[in-house]
Amino acid sequence: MLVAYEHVAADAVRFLRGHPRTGSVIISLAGAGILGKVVLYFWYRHCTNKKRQDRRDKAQTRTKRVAENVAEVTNSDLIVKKSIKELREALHNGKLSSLEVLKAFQKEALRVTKDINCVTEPIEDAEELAKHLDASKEVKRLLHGIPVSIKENIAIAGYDQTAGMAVHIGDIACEDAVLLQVLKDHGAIPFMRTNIPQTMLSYDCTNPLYGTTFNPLDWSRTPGGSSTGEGALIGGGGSIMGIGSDIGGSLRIPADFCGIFTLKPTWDRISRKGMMTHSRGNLSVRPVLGPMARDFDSLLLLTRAILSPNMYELDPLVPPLPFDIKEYEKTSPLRIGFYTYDGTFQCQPSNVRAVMEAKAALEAMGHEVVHFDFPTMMGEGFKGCKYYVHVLVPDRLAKLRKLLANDKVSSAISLNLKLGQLPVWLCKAAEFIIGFKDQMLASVFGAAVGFKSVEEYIDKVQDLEDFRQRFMDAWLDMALDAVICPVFPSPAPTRDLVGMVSPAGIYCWLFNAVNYPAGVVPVTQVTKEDLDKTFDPKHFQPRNVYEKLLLKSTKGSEGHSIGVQCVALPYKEELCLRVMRDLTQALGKRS
Ligand SMILES: CCCCCCCC/C=C\CCCCCCCC(=O)NCC(=O)O
Repeated sequence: MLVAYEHVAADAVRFLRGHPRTGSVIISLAGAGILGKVVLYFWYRHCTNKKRQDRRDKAQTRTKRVAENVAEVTNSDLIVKKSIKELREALHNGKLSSLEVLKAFQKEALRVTKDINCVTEPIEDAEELAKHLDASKEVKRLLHGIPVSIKENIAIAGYDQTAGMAVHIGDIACEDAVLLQVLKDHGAIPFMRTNIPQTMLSYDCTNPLYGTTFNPLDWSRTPGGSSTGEGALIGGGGSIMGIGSDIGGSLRIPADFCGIFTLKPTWDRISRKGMMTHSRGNLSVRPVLGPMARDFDSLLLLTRAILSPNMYELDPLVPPLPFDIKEYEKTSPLRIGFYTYDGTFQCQPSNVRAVMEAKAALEAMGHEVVHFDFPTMMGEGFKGCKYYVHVLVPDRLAKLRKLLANDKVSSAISLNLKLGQLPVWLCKAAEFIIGFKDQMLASVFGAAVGFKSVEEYIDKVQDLEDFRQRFMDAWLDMALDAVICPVFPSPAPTRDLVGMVSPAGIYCWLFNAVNYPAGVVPVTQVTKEDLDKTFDPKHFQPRNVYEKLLLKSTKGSEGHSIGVQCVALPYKEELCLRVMRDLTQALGKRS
């Protein structure tokens, strides 16, 4: 092979010597080509920077306008501190107008975002909507006059959805997402757009367009992702409720890390029309939109409004299953499974305690809570990671790399993008060799290999289908109504480490992989005793690189919020909410 190249090179040199003028033309063309590429590179960079700056300027103009408009508001803290029940009463009996409530929340949201950068921009027609509601004589609806914040990837007519990527700047939506139309039909006022990590495949939130979002409870810790701005704005008190999305924990992890409530629904229970995602063509694991809220009552109200018949009229692909209030209101005792270990990551003492406290609280409410020993997942924890991530990124993130070709790439996703560029043989070798010492890390390499044929891809999706069936069988064998379990194995990691520990999202991935509704209830806070145990090798010993990194980042997490997941069978969102209601009530956390 090398000999052949040597011949070609020698022939080329001989040719150039014999034809000096042709030679100089070829060399000039090659030089011009290289120069052209360099010029183009800098030109693209300049254009992309300008595009970003123009977009930021537009967002700032919108923010400035609203800030000026609410500068005179003086009673905002009185309004934003009202419970959802009090707020609705005041709006219904006319003690507060929709415009007053909107202005109070605009002011509060702008105050919160000044510190933690969770809002990308205000939504301009919010005031018009509020004035229209105040002037109308119509019967007050479920969300009459309630401001709702919206994740940046959800279509709003006249706005672009970028996921922090320059390539999408200026892709203006012509109409609102169906979910937004449903909320507006209920009298809600979408008022702020919230920040997301670049590409949305990350549990930290930073992008070159709108910058970094911080956790309102502790600025050094990640607020979670990818519905980061929602979690941070609601957790920081700047919004009562909002809409996010989830394909691998993006509703649940920010809810857990910011101390709020959420419900990830079954795939098609809520319309996805108008949701921007790079996983749209992937039918094996699908993203969903879902509600997030500062307390249980607000979450319930928002979910009831979403699951209403006008959603099926606007999007007939959604099965016509309106909110079943009778199912939700039932009080009969349930049989609930629990676990604190899924065979992959060990949970730290604070996260184990959260589940055990939730168990005790549910038992106090009369439910039977039994250990859910799901042999399929226990034996297959690491494969579970492969099933999920492997089919989530069948193209080894090639599409995203293309879309980011002329963009600045945020640190939180660059590691995964690079992983997808390693030669397949190297990933397979790494999986094999590292597997002797650290199965979790090995499984990440195993999931990053893509597929060499369509048959292989179909086989993997089939494996996932089989896994779903085994999981369902284990659940049904134990005659469970619901399950409670950890959201994450540790408190929110610090921002410097979160990009390296994304496989710890596996406690959430499971319910994307099997497609069960899963909610989050904040249960407790990290105590000094938890930390003493966590750093005492007699109680807790990290077993792999991820557990070591998580342990490192747990230092100083005292007081941080820890939630649990409440899970029900597919399409049983009402039952899931019932468990969340009883848990919240038992913990005394109802608004
Ligand atoms: C090609 C190589 C990639 C392999 C990377 C394997 C290890 C990294 C682990 C996890 C990556 C997946 C994280 C999933 C984040 C999902 C966040 C989410 O739910 N987003 C919502 C949305 O997209 O709407």
